[in-house]
Amino acid sequence: MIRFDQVSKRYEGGHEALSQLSFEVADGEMAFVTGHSGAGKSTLLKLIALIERPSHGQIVLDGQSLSKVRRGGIPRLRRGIGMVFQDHRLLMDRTVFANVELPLVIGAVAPAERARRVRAALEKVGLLDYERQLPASLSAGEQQRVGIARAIVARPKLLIADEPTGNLDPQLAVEIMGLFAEFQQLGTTVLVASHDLPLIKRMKKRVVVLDHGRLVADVAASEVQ
Ligand SMILES: Nc1ncnc2c1ncn2[C@@H]1O[C@H](COP(=O)(O)OP(=O)(O)OP(=O)(O)O)[C@@H](O)[C@H]1O
Repeated sequence: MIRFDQVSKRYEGGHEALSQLSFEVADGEMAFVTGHSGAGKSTLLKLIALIERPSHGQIVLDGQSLSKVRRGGIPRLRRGIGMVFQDHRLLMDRTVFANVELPLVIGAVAPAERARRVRAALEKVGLLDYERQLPASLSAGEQQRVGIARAIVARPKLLIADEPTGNLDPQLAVEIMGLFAEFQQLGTTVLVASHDLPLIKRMKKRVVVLDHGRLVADVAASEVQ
């Protein structure tokens, strides 16, 4: 699903955020990317979503070389990727329903189908009864779950998450990571950037470790202890 081939990224005026990074994530796999602050985790995810472009190397996503995707093709590419952020980025003046519906509106899905899919997504994250509420009336964990429902509502093949549990207490963090594992079981490929090592170890999934932009370890799920 994802292949990085000797990928480097140097921000303008900055040092190298990623250096000659090569790895693959298989279809339907779930993996964590971890490492110290500034190791390059967010940069790696941004390259996948074409929020940033690599300075060198190749990224292939679901058989498509990202270097061939022009600016006009980016929205289409992003529709195939569900993205979850640390600060959920919900629209605070819209209901939970409207927030989750947004990717389907952008994707021009018919209204009746939208409603069906929004409710299915809210049900998966356990928030079916909250659809008429505004995000501000929900707890931090619930808000993050709305963000996850929004990410999966268009049934992306790939789900990427950048520190999705960064603002949550440990119990809620475990629940959120459990949700990601459930989506993997439903066939979605999942890549999560996190610096929460105890939580990562608990999940028993593959772990890719970055250090100053370099891949320094790649631990298979079966080897995580
Ligand atoms: N837009 C940018 N312009 C310049 N430098 C950047 C930019 N974004 C990130 N960097 C630098 O690239 C390096 C990698 O940053 P990145 O955000 O990918 O790391 P991270 O592992 O996600 O860190 P954190 O856990 O703190 O979010 C850092 O040195 C950072 O300062």
